[in-house]
Amino acid sequence: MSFPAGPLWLIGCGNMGGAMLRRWLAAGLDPASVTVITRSGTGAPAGVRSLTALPDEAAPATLMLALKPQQIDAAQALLAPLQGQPQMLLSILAGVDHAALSARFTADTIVRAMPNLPVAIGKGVTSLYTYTESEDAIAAAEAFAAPLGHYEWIADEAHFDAVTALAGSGPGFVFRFADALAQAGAALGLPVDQAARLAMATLEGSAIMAADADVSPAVLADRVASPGGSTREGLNVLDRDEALVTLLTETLTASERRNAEMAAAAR
Ligand SMILES: NC(=O)C1=CN([C@@H]2O[C@H](COP(=O)(O)OP(=O)(O)OC[C@H]3O[C@@H](n4cnc5c(N)ncnc54)[C@H](O)[C@@H]3O)[C@@H](O)[C@H]2O)C=CC1
Ligand SMILES: O=C(O)[C@@H]1CCC=N1
Repeated sequence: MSFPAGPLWLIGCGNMGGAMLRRWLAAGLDPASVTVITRSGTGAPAGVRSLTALPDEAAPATLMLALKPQQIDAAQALLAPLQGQPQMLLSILAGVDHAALSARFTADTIVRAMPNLPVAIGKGVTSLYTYTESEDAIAAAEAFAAPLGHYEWIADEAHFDAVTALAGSGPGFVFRFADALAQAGAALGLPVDQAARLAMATLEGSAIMAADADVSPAVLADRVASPGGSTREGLNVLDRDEALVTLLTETLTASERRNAEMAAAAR
């Protein structure tokens, strides 16, 4: 799948926008077709035009908003003098909904995308949402999503904040789990660096195995737990009163709530 023709401008290019852009460049996107506009003028990969103000040029084919939801007013002011409108406005702003984007920006098609940080290695998850039924616009959005890893269209925008909590923020929670597993090993007396190495390698192998398995992670967990053995004793701690499920439900609920707050602030 090739990238849509025409220029791509990014407004903001920090942790997430930068990870996406670097992956696109690695997948063959022509750096000469890309312009990054940031307040600081930093963060753009080599070979990409980097500006601190809007160029005196016609609107690009694709305009991506990659700054923070709290910076949406600044983005709107920056883009006010835009000449014409982009074919696609791609927004990765957490929370900010399609209606708020349409009220502030004009484009042939607006697409919300919620990526996560592993897009940097082509193993990300990108959730997509749009009002459009144009097959060309959908194909254009998918052409940008495909090199990033797994992508899915979300049918109901009401689910987007939950999707953002699960998959957008998810790597943060998984990284925290990896750290906690290592800390727990160190608490049992293992050298700190060894515990960190073993935890990371265990997570990597388990994630790859679970992703490729034809049974659920719950079944795999039971396969690790030999009857009467030590894994079951550990799982009993995680399962008691659904402790882990309760903790993660609270975690996602807090993130989802914050996405809704950021959405409200952007309206
Ligand atoms: N970090 C992550 O894992 C994920 C982030 N997102 C979304 O990505 C967006 C960016 O987040 P991060 O990359 O983490 O933030 P960041 O702070 O790393 O990057 C923000 C970027 O916006 C630029 N910027 C700030 N004010 C500006 C202005 N007035 N005009 C132009 N550029 C400006 C900064 O220079 C920087 O390049 C957010 O909307 C967030 O919701 C979505 C999914 C995952
Ligand atoms: O923390 C945030 O607000 C963004 C949304 C998903 C991941 N990072």
